[in-house]
Amino acid sequence: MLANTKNAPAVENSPAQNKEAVNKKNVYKVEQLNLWYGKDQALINVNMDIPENEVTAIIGPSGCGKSTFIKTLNRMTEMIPIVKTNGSIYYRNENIFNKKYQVEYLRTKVGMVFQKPNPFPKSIYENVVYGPKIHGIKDKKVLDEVVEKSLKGAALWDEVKDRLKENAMGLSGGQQQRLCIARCLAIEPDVILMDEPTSALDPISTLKIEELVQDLKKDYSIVIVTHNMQQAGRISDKTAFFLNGEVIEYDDTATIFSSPQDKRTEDYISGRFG
Ligand SMILES: Nc1ncnc2c1ncn2[C@@H]1O[C@H](COP(=O)(O)OP(=O)(O)OP(=O)(O)O)[C@@H](O)[C@H]1O
Repeated sequence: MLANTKNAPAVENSPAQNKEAVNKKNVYKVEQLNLWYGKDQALINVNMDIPENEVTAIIGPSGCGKSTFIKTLNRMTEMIPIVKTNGSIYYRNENIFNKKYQVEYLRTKVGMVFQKPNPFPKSIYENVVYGPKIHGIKDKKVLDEVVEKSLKGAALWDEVKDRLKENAMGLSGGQQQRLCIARCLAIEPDVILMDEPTSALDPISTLKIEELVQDLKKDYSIVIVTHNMQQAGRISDKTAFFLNGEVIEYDDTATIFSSPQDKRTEDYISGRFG
């Protein structure tokens, strides 16, 4: 058992502890996934079921493969020419590595939010309608509704509803990140991947995003990479600890932080390395 170490988050109120023991569906099933950048193997035999309508946190030291892993979930890694993968990733029971699988479809179902807010240098309104417009929606009334719904979903509507035509670059960093979440919600995804979404933000903006993530899991399944173990403890239901490309331990967040099975997990979460 872990003592109260300085880096181990408090998990008394972890959602996993209050959750009813129900058999949740899995949105992803990852089986024996290996990935190489050229000759260097970055993911080694990863097996993981990712539950629906929960927050799954990916933690581990720098370079252990966290970003690489979540980028495989929407096949973003294949955009890098030297990448080779084997194994399977089933999204809603279909192997996304299957030759006939439509990656465009996957990207409409799986949205992604990056570490640094990356709004387009366009108006707030145009940022949100970007995806829907690409998918052929032209009706102004429909687009207006998408904008309101998405910005409300990202807890940004009240702050920007009177300045939708203003350039998004004028928003604060935290607002820009919520705008990127709104842009992601506008395509009505099923899953949201978040790669360290708060690491560039101040504590108050971080708290807002954390609250938002908790709220969003009612409607979406969320996978979040975080360096911040307190954050993983506060907002996730499940946590996977990666080390050198391998999943060392994957369990309910409360278990990972209170009684990890593997000494390496315990050492990491108690701040002994990483
Ligand atoms: N485009 C790339 N080309 C070659 N190697 C890469 C590339 N991207 C990542 N890697 C390597 O793959 C390994 C895993 O990197 P990855 O970015 O997935 O780790 P991470 O856990 O997300 O790290 P961090 O916490 O620092 O963001 C590292 O050794 C990294 O150098």
